[in-house]
Amino acid sequence: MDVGQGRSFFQASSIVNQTQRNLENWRQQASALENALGQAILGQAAVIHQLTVAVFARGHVLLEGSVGIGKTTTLRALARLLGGPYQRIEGTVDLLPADLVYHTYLDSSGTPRVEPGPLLEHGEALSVFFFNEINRARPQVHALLLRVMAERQVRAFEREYRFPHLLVFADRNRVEREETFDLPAAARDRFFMEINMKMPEDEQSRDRLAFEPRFYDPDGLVAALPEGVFDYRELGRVAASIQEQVTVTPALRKYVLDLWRASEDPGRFGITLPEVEMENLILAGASPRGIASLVRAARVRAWLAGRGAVSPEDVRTVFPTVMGHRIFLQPVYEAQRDWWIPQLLTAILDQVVTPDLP
Ligand SMILES: Nc1ncnc2c1ncn2[C@@H]1O[C@H](COP(=O)(O)OP(=O)(O)OP(=O)(O)O)[C@@H](O)[C@H]1O
Repeated sequence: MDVGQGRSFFQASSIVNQTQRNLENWRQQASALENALGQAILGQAAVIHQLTVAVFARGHVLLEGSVGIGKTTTLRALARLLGGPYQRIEGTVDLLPADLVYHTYLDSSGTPRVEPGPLLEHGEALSVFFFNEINRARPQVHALLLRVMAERQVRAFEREYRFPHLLVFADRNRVEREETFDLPAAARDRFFMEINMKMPEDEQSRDRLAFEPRFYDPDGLVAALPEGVFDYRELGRVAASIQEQVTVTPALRKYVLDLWRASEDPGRFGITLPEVEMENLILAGASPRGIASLVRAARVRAWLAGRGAVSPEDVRTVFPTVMGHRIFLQPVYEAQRDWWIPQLLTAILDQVVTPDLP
């Protein structure tokens, strides 16, 4: 036996073991983060789980929900649990791209001053950036945000600023339509997930939200959470490890590829919707980025559950939040996408044959 080769084998396998130990330690910290978030934000277990998946896939999120439902508090709590800086900006019709980067003012002696804006204020440490009511801002502002999301950097003051830990969350106001600029399809595809925050349903959460003073004071609620339960500076490393280590069986690969085809041509899988000519429904199915996001999310979900391989349930659970904003309908249907898309997603999951667990 070649002794040199034997040594390198043992070295390689000890590296694998170390990676797996790291992944298990990280998983325990991720569970602690998810649990702590659930203690502060009531009645939103499914939303919190999806958010946790997005965080550990390092995906940016479109967060939808009506006013006062706890979006800001959830994101501030998340930033605290990650131990990184948080910033929020409001979308308005007169917001300019430069407003994200710097602001100018006259100081007490009347001298003009330039200060870093919300994107730059915390430098490279920026961790959670919440863009509230993104569809109130103009397309030029969307364009800057999308570039920052994709490249995690911005050029300002004649140098590049990098944001290696950045997670962007954007809220779309769906209630008011006046003076809004809808995100174009290409922009929506840049978001890893679209998560819809609904009213808490269970009576106990509603009772606590109405009567417990702790929930009237978001500052106190967030400050009471432990800081840095999961170190935000580790997210890049853990996200890459999860994608490398969590496996996908051949049957599951075929399932994902079938789901992809079904998003483009549902009729091929015998999918029908009442009173819809299926061949005239879809304008564009999932993109390669979309389907890769589905697999990334499914791997993270498997990891969070302590499994080394993706199950069909992982894929099915993340399918609506990863795919819902990425399938584009013909104009006649697109106007009512909130009605058609959930039905289409359910029909795809019902009709495409799900593989058995190995
Ligand atoms: N599910 C929840 N769990 C805990 N607190 C909640 C929840 N929903 C709302 N709250 C409380 O309601 C208040 C408003 O929440 P928050 O400001 O986060 O809402 P929002 O969705 O960001 O509102 P807006 O869209 O108007 O900015 C806070 O005091 C927050 O603690």
